[in-house]
Amino acid sequence: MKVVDIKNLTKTYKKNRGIIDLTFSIEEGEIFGFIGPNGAGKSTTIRTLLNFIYPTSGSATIFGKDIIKHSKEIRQHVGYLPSEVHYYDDMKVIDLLKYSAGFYKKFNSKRMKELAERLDLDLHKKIEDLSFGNRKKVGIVQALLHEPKLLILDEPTGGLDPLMQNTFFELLAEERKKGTTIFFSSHILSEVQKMCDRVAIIKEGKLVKVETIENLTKKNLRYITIAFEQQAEQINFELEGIVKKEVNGNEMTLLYSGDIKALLNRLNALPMKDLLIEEPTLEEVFMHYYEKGGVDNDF
Ligand SMILES: Nc1ncnc2c1ncn2[C@@H]1O[C@H](COP(=O)(O)OP(=O)(O)OP(=O)(O)O)[C@@H](O)[C@H]1O
Repeated sequence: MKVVDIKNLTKTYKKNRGIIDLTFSIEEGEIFGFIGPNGAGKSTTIRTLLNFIYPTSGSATIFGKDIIKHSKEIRQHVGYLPSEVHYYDDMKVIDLLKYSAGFYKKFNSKRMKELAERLDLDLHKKIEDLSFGNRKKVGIVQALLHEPKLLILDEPTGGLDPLMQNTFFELLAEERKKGTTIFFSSHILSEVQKMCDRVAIIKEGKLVKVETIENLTKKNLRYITIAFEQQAEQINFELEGIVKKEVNGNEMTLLYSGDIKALLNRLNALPMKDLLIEEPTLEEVFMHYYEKGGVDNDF
């Protein structure tokens, strides 16, 4: 079942493009990454899905229901963590959480306490006395408290120290086990690579590609380092499938999507000293999409 289904969604802000003609869907139980640099349109997409802003054209459903017509109903089952959390500063954490839980049919005091303990969050402090990271934790508890069927997380790890990020990822893994669907927006590739099943790449408001993490990382693309016996720039090395080539001293590095045998055959005839073939990081794959504009590349 498609938990989120977005069709030709466009949102323009007067002169600014926000998002242009986005189409993709998220299956039940998936952790789905949404990745792109600042200003790519991630928050605009999320804010449209949550009916905070209206689309200029196109449509979307969550749990099969129209995001505009049924937004109230949808929100009952969605947990949302905004990229920046703004709260009533004068309130205590516990009162704020109880107050916001009032919007949902479920309130579970035991769960609130457990989550706060896991995240090392003091429920009795005033919001105004909390650091940015601790406010983020309030947002996390708030998003998870009513055990939503869909979690929408906009740049969730900002402000959390590495230890807390781990705890947060553990919490997400537990949610996934329960069958919760998670939509995870980020500009940090490694965390998307670690957590997500599939990822949508967005650039300048447009969808570049939806791909499984597995394919994105592995699909034939290799990171190759060759050490030569002489300056690498003196070596004329062209081959179909070389996506990117850099030389530095005796070393040449390639991003290669062609046939490995063909590469080895060519290298055999060259004054090669050493060879290293590695899987590219998502970062390299991603950069490649971006540099080339992406869509038509064969991987
Ligand atoms: N309220 C607004 N009024 C005008 N333009 C806006 C508004 N909000 C966003 N934009 C524009 O829409 C585009 C997408 O912005 P958006 O905030 O969705 O990107 P993002 O991928 O979430 O980036 P970030 O990580 O920086 O939040 C940008 O060009 C931005 O300038």
